[in-house]
Amino acid sequence: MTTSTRGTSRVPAVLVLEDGRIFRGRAYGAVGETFGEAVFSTGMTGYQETLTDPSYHRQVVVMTAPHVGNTGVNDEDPESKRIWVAGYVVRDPARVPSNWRSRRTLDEELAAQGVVGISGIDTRALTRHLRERGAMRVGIFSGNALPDEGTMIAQVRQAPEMTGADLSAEVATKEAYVVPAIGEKKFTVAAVDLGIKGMTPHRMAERGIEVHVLPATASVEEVYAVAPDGVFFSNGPGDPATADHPVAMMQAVLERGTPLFGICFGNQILGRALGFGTYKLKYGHRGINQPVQDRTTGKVEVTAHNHGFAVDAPLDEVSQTPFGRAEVSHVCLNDNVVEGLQLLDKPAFSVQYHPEAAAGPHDAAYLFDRFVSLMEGQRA
Ligand SMILES: NC(=O)CC[C@H](N)C(=O)O
Repeated sequence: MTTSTRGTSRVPAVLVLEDGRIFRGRAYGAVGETFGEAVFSTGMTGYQETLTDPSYHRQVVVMTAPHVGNTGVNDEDPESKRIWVAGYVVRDPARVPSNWRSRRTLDEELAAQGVVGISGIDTRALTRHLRERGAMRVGIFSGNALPDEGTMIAQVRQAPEMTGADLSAEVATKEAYVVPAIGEKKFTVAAVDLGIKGMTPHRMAERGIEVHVLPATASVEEVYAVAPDGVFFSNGPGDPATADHPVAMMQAVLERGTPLFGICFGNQILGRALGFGTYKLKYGHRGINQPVQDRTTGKVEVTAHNHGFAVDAPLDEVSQTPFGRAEVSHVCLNDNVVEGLQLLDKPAFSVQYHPEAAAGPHDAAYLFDRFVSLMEGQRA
C-alpha cells in the first residue's frame, strides 16, 4: 500500500478560489488538477452517496464533517455507476477504514476514478468563506511542481460558471431501461432521467411501480409510449433556466392531467412549467440534515438536500397558473426557500429536496406514497 492510499499523502496540493483565497494541503485521491464550483455539504455520513450523485457534476464538494472515509468504500451504496464530483475537499481522511462492507479505501477509489481531491484543509474556514462570499469557482492543483499562484488563479477564473450550465444530457442515460416492480406490479411510471439517483426508482419499485427510466432528451411520444400511470422528473445538475426541453415536456404532461411528481431539478422544472422563475442561491443547501416544513400538514421533517438553485414563487398566496391554482407546499426552515410545489386543480407536485433519502433520513418517504395516491385517484 502506498502512503497515499492511507490518506497520508505527502504530495502537496493547493485549493485556489476564484476570489484569490488559497488553502494549502496534501493530495487526496488522484494527483493532477481539476476545476468546478466550490460547494459545501453538511452531511455527517453518506459520502459515497454524495460522491456518486449526478447532481454534483462539475462541483467540487467540501465536506464539513471533519473526518471522512471512516467506513471505506463498499459496492452497495453508490447512487450511480461512477463518482460525479469534480473534486473533493476533506480535512482529515481516515487512515484505517473499518466496516464489514468496505472493499477499499476512499483514497484508492478517488484515485482509481481519476478524481482529484485535497486533504488537510481547514474545511470550517473554507465553508465560512463560501457562506459569506457565496459559491464560486475553484481549482485543486496537486503534484510536486505546481504553477505559481497568479497562474492558478487565472486558470480558475477561466473555468465555466454554474449559472447557465446545461448538464443533464452529460449525466443522464442514453438508453431507456426498466426497473421492475418489487412484488406485484401496480403502476407504470415514466421517469425522465435528468441525472437520476439509483435510490429513486428503487423507492418506487418498493411500492409496486414498474419504472421506465427515459433519457433527458425523450419526447412526449416516448413518455406516453410506455402507457404511464404517472410521470416523474428527476434530480440533475446544472442551471434549471437552461432546461427548456424538460419544461416543454412537463407542460405537455400537465396538459393531459397525468399524475406527476418531481424531485429537485424536477421541482425547478415544475416551477418553470407553471411560469415561476428560478434563481441561484448564495451557497445552496447540501447535506442530510436540513429542516423542512410540509405546510399541508404542518409537520417538520429532517431531509436530504443538494441544490444550488431555487424556485421563486410566492410563499403565502395561491398562484393562478396556466395549469390552475398552485401553492408552495414545503419550505426550508433555515431560510424560507421554496422546497415544494403542488397544484390544486391537477394531480401534480414536486419537492426541492430528496425523499429517496440516500443516505437518509427517511422522514420524507411519505412523498412516494403521495405519488401512489395520485395514481390511485386517477384510476378510481
Ligand atoms: N439535485 C438537484 O437536482 C439539483 C438541481 C440543480 N442543479 C440545483 O443545483 O439546484
